[in-house]
Amino acid sequence: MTLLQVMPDDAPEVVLLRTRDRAQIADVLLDCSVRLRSWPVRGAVEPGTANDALIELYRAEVDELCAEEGLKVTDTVQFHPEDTPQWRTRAEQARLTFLEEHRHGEDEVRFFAQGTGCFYLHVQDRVLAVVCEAGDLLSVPAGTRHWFDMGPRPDFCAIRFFEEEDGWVGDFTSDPIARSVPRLDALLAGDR
Ligand SMILES: CSCCC(=O)/C(O)=C/O
Ligand SMILES: [Fe+2]
Ligand code: NI
Repeated sequence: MTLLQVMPDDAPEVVLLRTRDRAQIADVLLDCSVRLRSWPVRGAVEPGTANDALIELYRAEVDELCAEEGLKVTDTVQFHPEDTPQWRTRAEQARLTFLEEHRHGEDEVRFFAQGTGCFYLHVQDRVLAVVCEAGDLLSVPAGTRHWFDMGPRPDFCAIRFFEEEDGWVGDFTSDPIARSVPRLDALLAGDR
């Protein structure tokens, strides 16, 4: 289930809010101009599924969203865990790519078709950690400071939407904040 945990940016060990109530999560995010919507999930994405085939599964929703919001480019990010050293190295490198605070010149729009990943949104003096699950469509406004953790064993398939070919390029803030905020595995361990 989707999870939201809110922390002060200067004391991330303090939990201001932790909820799995979807309506509450959507409301809190909307106060920050972040939209959380749901799409129906169209079954398991098997390892080896081509990127085009994944997008095709959600063709109706993808086309509608692109037409409504002026999004022109789509791609996918897929991680299906494997127990090989090569896979673990690739996963570690991919995880590091998104683990530093950055912002984009356009909205960050991501749909989770499968698995789990956490977006950390740094809005004013708080960090909102949004653990996304299959069916979640998250839209983060351009300019929002954020980072993403796919966890130590990445297992997710996401569709990404862009206005421009280079919409994914990040402007890194060089704020080390991401290093002091609980990562995805620690956030989920809070359930135990
Ligand atoms: C969930 S897709 C991978 C993360 C990503 O695309 C991004 O831009 C993180 O900031
Ligand atoms: Fe991003
Ligand atoms: Ni980003």
